[in-house]
Amino acid sequence: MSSNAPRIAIVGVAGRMGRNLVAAVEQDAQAQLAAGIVTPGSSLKGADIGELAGLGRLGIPAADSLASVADEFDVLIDFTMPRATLDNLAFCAEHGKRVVIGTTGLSDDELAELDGYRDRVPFVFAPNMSVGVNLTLRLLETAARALGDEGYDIEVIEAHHRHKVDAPSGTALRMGEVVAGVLGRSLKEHGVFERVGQCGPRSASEIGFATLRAGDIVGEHTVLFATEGERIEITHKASSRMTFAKGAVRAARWVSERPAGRYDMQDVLGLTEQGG
Ligand SMILES: NC(=O)C1=CN([C@@H]2O[C@H](COP(=O)(O)OP(=O)(O)OC[C@H]3O[C@@H](n4cnc5c(N)ncnc54)[C@H](OP(=O)(O)O)[C@@H]3O)[C@@H](O)[C@H]2O)C=CC1
Ligand SMILES: O=C(O)C1=N[C@H](C(=O)O)C[C@H](O)C1
Repeated sequence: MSSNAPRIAIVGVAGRMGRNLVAAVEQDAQAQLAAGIVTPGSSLKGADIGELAGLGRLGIPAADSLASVADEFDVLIDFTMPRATLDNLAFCAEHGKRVVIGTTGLSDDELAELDGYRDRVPFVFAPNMSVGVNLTLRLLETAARALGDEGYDIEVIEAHHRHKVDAPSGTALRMGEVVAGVLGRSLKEHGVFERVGQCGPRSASEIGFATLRAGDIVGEHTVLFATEGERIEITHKASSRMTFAKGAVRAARWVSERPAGRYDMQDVLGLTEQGG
């Protein structure tokens, strides 16, 4: 392991992403697994986080508060729930830590609260940490620029596992925002999140969202550009959560050397400098 490998703590370590994050940090020679945190009061407190992840014993017992491991880590990776994430960000701002946030489903108020930390703590916040989705966001900009004003209807379709609690997915919303941004539209005005009953024909400028929840689907997103005579579908399909986990560890290494600021996965991957 490299001597300057950041020490990483994972909150929500017993969750679907938490277990994959343990594996991803363990696989990365330039990152050091330092701590894992479960929900306060959880019966999993004290369980070995390697065993929780199915990797065998690592000798790191799960803590149930950030305060109890405050001296043990440099970067926190957080894929939990909005309120927990914001509380953890406040803790990290106070204690000079860096943070990678994958949590989705934040309300407008919660997003504003999160943004309030941009001058106080270095953090990466992205609804999807996979390289493929972040490249797809760039492809969507190109497609929207070419097609958006040419009579193509735009719809975003996403599918996830039965346990997912927020909808549409953070990735679907980001895809919609990217397309809307290129076209000078906003999701507040043009996003259509429900069609039921006599809802009338679609308007030319709306951006529709459709959500599927079923079985063990890891995460699938399609943006559809359709007009009379043809349609284009830009699709990303994740088949393993390790793609998100590896991206998050890459983001943790990257943010460990950055000044205070709110960063996106596009910054981590160097996709922002390529211009529009
Ligand atoms: N950005 C990205 O690339 C990706 C983002 N996500 C997002 O990550 C989030 C988590 O997804 P997923 O792993 O599937 O969900 P899970 O429900 O499997 O995991 C969430 C974990 O967070 C724990 N948790 C909740 N509150 C706290 C707290 N206060 N302190 C410590 N732990 C807490 C939960 O514990 P308990 O069960 O005890 O409540 C649970 O173990 C979602 O918002 C999802 O959309 C998911 C995949 C990729
Ligand atoms: O909850 C999930 O599982 C996922 N959530 C993220 C989202 O909401 O976009 C990313 C990924 O698609 C998996």
